[in-house]
Amino acid sequence: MTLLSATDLYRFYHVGDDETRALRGVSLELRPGELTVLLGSSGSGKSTLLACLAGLDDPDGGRIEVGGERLSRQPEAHRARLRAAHLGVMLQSGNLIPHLTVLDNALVTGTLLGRPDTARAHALLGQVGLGQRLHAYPSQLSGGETARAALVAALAHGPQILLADEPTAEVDAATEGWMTDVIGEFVHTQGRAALIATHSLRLAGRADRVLHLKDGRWTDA
Ligand SMILES: Nc1ncnc2c1ncn2[C@@H]1O[C@H](COP(=O)(O)OP(=O)(O)OP(=O)(O)O)[C@@H](O)[C@H]1O
Repeated sequence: MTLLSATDLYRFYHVGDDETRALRGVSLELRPGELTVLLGSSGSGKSTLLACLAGLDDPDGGRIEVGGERLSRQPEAHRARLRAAHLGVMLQSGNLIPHLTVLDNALVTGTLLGRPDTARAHALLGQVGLGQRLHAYPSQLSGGETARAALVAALAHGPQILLADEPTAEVDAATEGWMTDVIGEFVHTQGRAALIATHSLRLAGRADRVLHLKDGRWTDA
């Protein structure tokens, strides 16, 4: 069973006369119960790939399907609907809405879907050590707390797939441990899928598969 498939993705950026080929024919499938770690040096295309798979960017070529429906080459509203229904997304920044509390951020996507799961949000926030910070605003959080709140906001509506870009960058070992446990449980206990760009050895230690990007293409290592 495939939860997400990407076939032959291309993404080019143009700045003046310069063209950057950020993705050059990338294909991949994400399956239940599989934690996939995405590695690649700076500029190899990891963030571009994750943004395309999340429907936040649109590839110039290729096709993406999520939950059996085409995500690529769709109007933004359609992509947003598919994203809310199937995906949890954690980018390098901008994951939390500043004027909402930690708890309300965790309830945003569920509310949009018409099924906010307060019990699940509370449980996840407790699991990452934010049980006492439910009513704090993002500006009042430390970097590690922000990362944990963003992970919960990505997962609280119960998506099938987590897409995360360096979720544990710049967090301490305790936070890395909490986040790794939540992600591991999401994938391996609940049978969901995750694609995570990370340099964390702890997270990589839980990976079922490691994929390497180089200059916008898969490479062996
Ligand atoms: N909006 C943009 N406009 C022009 N070029 C871009 C844009 N976004 C990314 N690029 C270029 O596309 C290539 C891939 O960038 P991307 O951010 O996907 O890499 P990355 O592997 O995520 O890097 P990092 O690990 O540093 O975050 C790089 O050469 C980058 O400079």
